Amino acid sequence: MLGAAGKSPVRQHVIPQARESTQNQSLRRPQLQNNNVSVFSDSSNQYVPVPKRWLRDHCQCESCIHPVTKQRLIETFDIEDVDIRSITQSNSGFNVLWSDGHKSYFTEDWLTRSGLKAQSRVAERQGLTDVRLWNGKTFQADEHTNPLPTIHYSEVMASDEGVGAWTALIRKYGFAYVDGCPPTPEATQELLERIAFIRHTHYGGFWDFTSDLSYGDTAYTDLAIGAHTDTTYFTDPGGLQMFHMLSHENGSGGMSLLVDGFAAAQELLTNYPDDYAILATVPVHSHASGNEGISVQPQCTFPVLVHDPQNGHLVQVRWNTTDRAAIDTPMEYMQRWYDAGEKWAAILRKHEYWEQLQPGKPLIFDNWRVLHGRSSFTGKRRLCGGYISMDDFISRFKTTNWGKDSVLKAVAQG
Ligand SMILES: C[N+](C)(C)CCCC[C@H](N)C(=O)O
Ligand SMILES: O=C(O)CCC(=O)C(=O)O
Ligand SMILES: [Fe+2]
Repeated sequence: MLGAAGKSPVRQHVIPQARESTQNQSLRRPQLQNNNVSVFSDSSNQYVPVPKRWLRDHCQCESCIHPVTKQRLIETFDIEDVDIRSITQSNSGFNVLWSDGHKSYFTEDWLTRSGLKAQSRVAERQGLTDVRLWNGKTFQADEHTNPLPTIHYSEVMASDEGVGAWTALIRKYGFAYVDGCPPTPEATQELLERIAFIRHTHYGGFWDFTSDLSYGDTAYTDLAIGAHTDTTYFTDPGGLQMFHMLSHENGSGGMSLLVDGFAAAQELLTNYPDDYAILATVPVHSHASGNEGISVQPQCTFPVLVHDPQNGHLVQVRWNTTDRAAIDTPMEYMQRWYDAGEKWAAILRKHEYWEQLQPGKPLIFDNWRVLHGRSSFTGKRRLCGGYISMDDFISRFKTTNWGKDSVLKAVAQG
């Protein structure tokens, strides 16, 4: 039950790591050849002519792309005859006069990027250029060389640069603490909404919760919860998750654990590639059924380790023992999934980083990468927080970090 062809697909699996920017490929400038533009294609490593219809489809002028909405306005396939009357090259681009009289201008930079392989473009756009993996000891061994990713509340509230620094920390480490937040739900919600609007679920929008079983889920008890990701039962699991512990009275326990799922996956891939392949391919069902009138399950099945089908990058960890349903593999292969799960669980345990949440210091983490959990507790413990969808987080991360190495200003039409 591995790949479709029965072969292990493990070789194409890549853990997001610091990548070299593709910008240095701009040395290979586009060229004018036979009354057409050629770009250097890094997939075939040679100059290739661009299809004329593609060029017309990508006209950047204001009547073809709306200057405000950035949406394409032309009906490309309604243009019957696409031919070039003339092209002239200027210092930094190409002027094209089309046979129907339309004029286009393409900069060299823009054309150069269009020759990049889809996979490098996707990786650049996802901002995968600066990912730092960590383990349970990273932040304990040397607090000076590896300080906990932390930013001050006032910096985030003051400006979009502050939000840029915050979202870049979350992107790099998978989590960050905010220091100096007033220990109230109102201030916490305002802080979270600096990134984006909150993702509502059957647990509400912004949560303020304690161990009272107000919802049918272990989160609303005082039980220990092992390392897991949330909302594995959604087709699109929550992207960011914030926890702010507002108070803990008359009791103890309730320590929080975090695990870098990408680092754990890296270790699994290195030491047990066959087990990695199983967790990367066998579909695992999941569900949320503990609440009256709610029966959620994803609209297609996913494995534990989800990869970008284009570039093989690991993009998402889905691991929640409490919410797991059927493992979709024939019974004769079932033992193999459990063997792989056992190795994965042991690596997760080894990577655990423990810390007690503090009032005034909200924690936010990437729920597609970092697993979380808590020890059991006694007394009255009050947490607040919320989810933000991954796409909304990445949008904010990119727009507050334009110009930084990790973020290329490339839009979908580029
Ligand atoms: C809403 N709040 C975070 C308090 C609880 C979420 C419920 C956790 C659930 N078992 C899951 O893993 O998705
Ligand atoms: O109580 C905690 O620290 C976290 C519980 C949990 O996993 C959740 O609410 O998603
Ligand atoms: Fe959780």
